[in-house]
Amino acid sequence: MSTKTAPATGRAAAPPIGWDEARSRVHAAGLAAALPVAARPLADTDGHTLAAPLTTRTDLPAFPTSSVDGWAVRGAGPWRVVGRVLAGGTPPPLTEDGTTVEIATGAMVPEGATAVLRVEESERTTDDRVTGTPRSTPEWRKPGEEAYAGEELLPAGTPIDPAVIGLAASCGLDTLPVRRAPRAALLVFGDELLTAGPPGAGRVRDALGPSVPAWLRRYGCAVGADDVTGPVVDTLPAHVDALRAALDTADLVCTTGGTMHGPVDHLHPALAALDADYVVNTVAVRPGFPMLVARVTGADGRARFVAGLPGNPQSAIVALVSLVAPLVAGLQGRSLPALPEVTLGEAVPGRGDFTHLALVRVDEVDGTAHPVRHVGSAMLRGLARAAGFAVIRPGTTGEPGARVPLVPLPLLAGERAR
Ligand SMILES: Nc1nc2c(c(=O)[nH]1)N[C@H]1C(S)=C(S)[C@@H](COP(=O)(O)OP(=O)(O)OC[C@H]3O[C@@H](n4cnc5c(N)ncnc54)[C@H](O)[C@@H]3O)O[C@H]1N2
Ligand code: MOO
Repeated sequence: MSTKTAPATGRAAAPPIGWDEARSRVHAAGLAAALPVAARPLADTDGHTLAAPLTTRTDLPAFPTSSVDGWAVRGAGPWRVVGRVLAGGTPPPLTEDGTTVEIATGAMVPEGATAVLRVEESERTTDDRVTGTPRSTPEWRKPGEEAYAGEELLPAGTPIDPAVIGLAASCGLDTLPVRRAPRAALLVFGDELLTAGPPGAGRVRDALGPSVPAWLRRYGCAVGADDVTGPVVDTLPAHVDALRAALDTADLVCTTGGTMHGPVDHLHPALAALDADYVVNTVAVRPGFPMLVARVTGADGRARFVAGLPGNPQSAIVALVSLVAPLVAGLQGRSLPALPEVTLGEAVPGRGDFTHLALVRVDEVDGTAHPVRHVGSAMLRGLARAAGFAVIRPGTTGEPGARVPLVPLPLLAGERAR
């Protein structure tokens, strides 16, 4: 896979590259600059990424464990009661046929036991013996039934979620080696932008300053209120200064606007001033084609990235899902996000030689994807109803019934339920 880059010259863009190649290229660049690994306490690992395989320290379960409350018996009954074992205890062996110990759920089954009899299926005789018929299926879990000591349960690169944390704890681990969340910053370009109040008279509200950080967090980035700057004054020195300052602390700086070559579009010249290399510079995708990712090498030799999101708000989100998501996955040591397939429930037009990323909602009942309305690149109304973007390949149109990839928005459960 190519990780070839080109120096930023500040001049007009090179021909766009294909959308799939762009995803692969930024992912490879991210992986090549994957963030350092550190051990973290389990409770502090949600959202990070396993930097080594998850292996269990012991067999699971680690000892023969009763799954019911009852009697651990040896041989045939009736059984004489010789003791009791609760969860947490280590019982002595049952050495004689016809003996039993009372046992609690989760307690270690004594060596020598031949069966566990459920308490509700047992009786006490007048001479204080226990009778009953143990079920034919075992009532305890054998060591190693779930996993054997040293077994690899999850590979490096696995995103850590609450289920992974619980599994790690049950394996006897106290910390996990993780790649930390990438630190992100956002620079908003555009003198025409208002940060409060209604738009009008040539001014529009900055729709990206408040929303892009929230999307970045859903991709696993750490980004706080202080990491958002803008609108940055529309001059080249102001752009260079703002980028330099943000690159001081961030692994990834996203910018919005100024990706074209208009009179006040300073992103390309600013990247040239910072000696950046393009990983991707314009992509054959609609909307959003002027998107870019550039790499800047810090004084410490470590790569930092600038993701240039086009100013049109929907195009900025197309750039996030197309380039930022794979780049962030690479930085975390994760694989390139796989794209699920959906069946188109309606026709979706193609965009000639370009890939078309078409906003769709997904029907909750039959799972089919349907285009939403209000999807101009300057609009966000369609995005707020959509589950993601259907991918219509270059030179094709999306026919009803066709299976196509879906680039999902990083939504949480229930966010598009009605
Ligand atoms: N001569 C050409 N002009 C344009 C072309 C082209 O091919 N030739 N492509 C258009 C396309 S497509 C896009 S996308 C935009 C990309 O432009 P920039 O990234 O340079 O963005 P701006 O010019 O700064 O802004 C474009 C548009 O978006 C509005 N905007 C910007 N930031 C925000 C924000 N944070 N919140 C809300 N709206 C924002 C801005 O006011 C403009 O209306 O270039 C086209 N031009
Ligand atoms: O392609 Mo631009 O990115 O539509 O608005």
